[in-house]
Amino acid sequence: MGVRSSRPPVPGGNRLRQAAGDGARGSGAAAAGGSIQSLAGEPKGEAEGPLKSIAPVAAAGRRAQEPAAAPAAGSTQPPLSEPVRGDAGPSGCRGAGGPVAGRRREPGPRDEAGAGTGVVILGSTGSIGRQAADVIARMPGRLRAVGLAAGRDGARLLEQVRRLKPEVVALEDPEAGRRWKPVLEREGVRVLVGPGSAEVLATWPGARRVLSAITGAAGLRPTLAALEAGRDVALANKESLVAAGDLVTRVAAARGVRLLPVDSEHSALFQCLQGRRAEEVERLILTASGGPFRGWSREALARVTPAEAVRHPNWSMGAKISVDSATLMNKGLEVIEAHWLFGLPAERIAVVVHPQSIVHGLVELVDGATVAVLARPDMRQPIQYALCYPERGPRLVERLDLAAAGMLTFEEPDTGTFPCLALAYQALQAGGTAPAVLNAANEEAVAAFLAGKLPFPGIAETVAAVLDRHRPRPVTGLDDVLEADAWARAEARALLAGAWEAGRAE
Ligand SMILES: NC(=O)C1=CN([C@@H]2O[C@H](COP(=O)(O)OP(=O)(O)OC[C@H]3O[C@@H](n4cnc5c(N)ncnc54)[C@H](OP(=O)(O)O)[C@@H]3O)[C@@H](O)[C@H]2O)C=CC1
Ligand SMILES: CC(=O)[C@@H](O)[C@H](O)COP(=O)(O)O
Ligand SMILES: [Mn+2]
Repeated sequence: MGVRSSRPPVPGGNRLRQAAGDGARGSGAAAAGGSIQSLAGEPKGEAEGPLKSIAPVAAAGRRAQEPAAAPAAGSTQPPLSEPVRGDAGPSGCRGAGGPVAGRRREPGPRDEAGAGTGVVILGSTGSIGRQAADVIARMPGRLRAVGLAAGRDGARLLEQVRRLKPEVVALEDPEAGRRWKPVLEREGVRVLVGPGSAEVLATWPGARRVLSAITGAAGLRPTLAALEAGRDVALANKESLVAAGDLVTRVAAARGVRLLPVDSEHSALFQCLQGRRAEEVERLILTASGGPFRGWSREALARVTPAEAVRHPNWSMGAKISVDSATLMNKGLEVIEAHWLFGLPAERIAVVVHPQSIVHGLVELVDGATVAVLARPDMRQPIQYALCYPERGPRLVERLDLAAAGMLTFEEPDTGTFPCLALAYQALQAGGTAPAVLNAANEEAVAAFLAGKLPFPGIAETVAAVLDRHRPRPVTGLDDVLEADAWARAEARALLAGAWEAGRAE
C-alpha cells in the first residue's frame, strides 16, 4: 500500500537536529512522574515479531489484542441504555453500548446538596478545557468547578479562577508556577505547582467527575490517578486510551467507575448506542472531516506549513490534534479509542470522510438500519453530555439547521496520500505495545513539524519507520507502556537527527 517506509523522514532543514532533542514540554507518558505503580494483569496483545505490513483492515484476521469483553454476535448482553457495570453487566467493563463503567449504582452525577456535581478539569486552559469551563459556568447548581489544572498558562488560569471560583488549581510547569502562585493565591485559591500536580488534582476529594483534557500521553498518569481514586472520567485525552487502553479500561472496571467519551465521534456513538443491546450492533462508523488538505496531492503536501496545518476547516482545536486531523492520524487514534471504549474489533470500526462535520458518528445495526448523531460542530455538547451523564443539560449550542447546512457528503478516506490512518489500524491489529509506540512516535514527529523542523509528509514517514523497528510486547502494566513510549520517542528523535544529517550532506 505504499505506506510503510524504512526511509528516514524527509530532511527539514538545518534545524532538524534540535527536533531530536527538544520534544514538547512534558511530552511522554512518563513526563509528569508520580506515584502510580505498574498495575499488573494478564498479558494481552501479544504479537509476533516486528510489524510486517500495512494490511487493509478488511483483510485482517482476528487480532491478538481483541478484547476479552468484545460482545459476540448473538450474545445475551443487557440493555445498553445504562453503562455496563460490574454488578449489573456481563463484564463490568466495556460493551458495545456503555462507556467503561463499574460497580457503582447511582442515578446520576448531581450532588445531593444541590451545589452541583464537583468537577476537576485537567487541561483547563486548552481548547477543551476552556469550553468545559464555559459549560460549567453556564450550568450553576448542576456543575461546579472544584479544581483546574493547567500546564503553564497562568494568565488564562487566573481568568478561570475569577470566573469559576475553584478550591484548588495546579500549574505543572515549575517556572510558570513560581511566577503565578502568589498572584493566584491572592484570589483565595489553593495553588499546587510542579510536575505531578495535575495528578494530585485528579484525586482531589471534592470532585466526583474528572475531565481529562491534557494533550498527549502526558495525560495518561492523571487519567489513571483519577480512575484509581474512584472518579468518573470524562475523557477527551484519547492518547491515554491509545497508549494504554487495556490498562485504563481495566482500572476503570476494577474501581467501578465510568469512562465517558468526550471526543465528538465517540460521544455520538455513545449516544447512538443508548438503549441498544450489543447483539444489535454490526459496525461503528467514525466520520472524518478529511482535514485542511483533503484532495491535495503528495507533492503539494510536501510544502505545507504548520500555520496551514493547524487551520482546521470546521473545528478550533489545540495545535497537536489539529495536525493529527490534517494527517488523518487523529482518525487512526480515534479508531483505537473506539475499540477500547466500545469493545469492538478493528474490523467492525470503519471511517468515512464527511467534510461538513455535521454527522459525528454512526452505528450500523444488524438489520441494515443505521443510526447517527448530527449536530453543529461544537464541542460543548459532547463535553456537557459527559459531565451530566446520564442526564442531559439545557441546550448551550446553536440549533442545527439542516436546510442551511445544505449538502452532507461522504467519501472514502485517501489512505494512499494520508498513510497515518492505515498505520493506526496496523498498530491496533499488532496489539501490545504497538499503539503506544505509534502514539509516541507521532507526538515527537508532530512536535518537530510544528517547530518547523520536519516537513509534513515526514510525520507519517517517522511513525512508519519507528513502527517498522518495533517488536511489540504484551502490556502487563504501566511500566510496559512507559518503556514503549520512551523507546519510540528515542527512535523518532534518532531518525529526525539522522534525517538532518542526510539533509546536510545533500
Ligand atoms: N480540542 C478539541 O476540540 C478536541 C480535543 N480532543 C483531545 O483533548 C485533548 C486536549 O486537546 P486540546 O484542548 O485541543 O489541546 P490544547 O493544546 O488546546 O490544550 C492542552 C491543555 O493541556 C495542558 N497541558 C499540556 N501539557 C501538559 C502537561 N504536561 N501537564 C499538565 N497540563 C498540560 C495545557 O496547559 P497550558 O496551555 O496551560 O500550557 C492545556 O491546558 C487532546 O488529547 C485532544 O486529542 C478530543 C476531541 C476534540
Ligand atoms: C472535535 C473532534 O472530535 C476532533 O477529534 C475532530 O474529529 C477533528 O476532526 P477530524 O475529523 O478532521 O479529525
Ligand atoms: Mn474527534
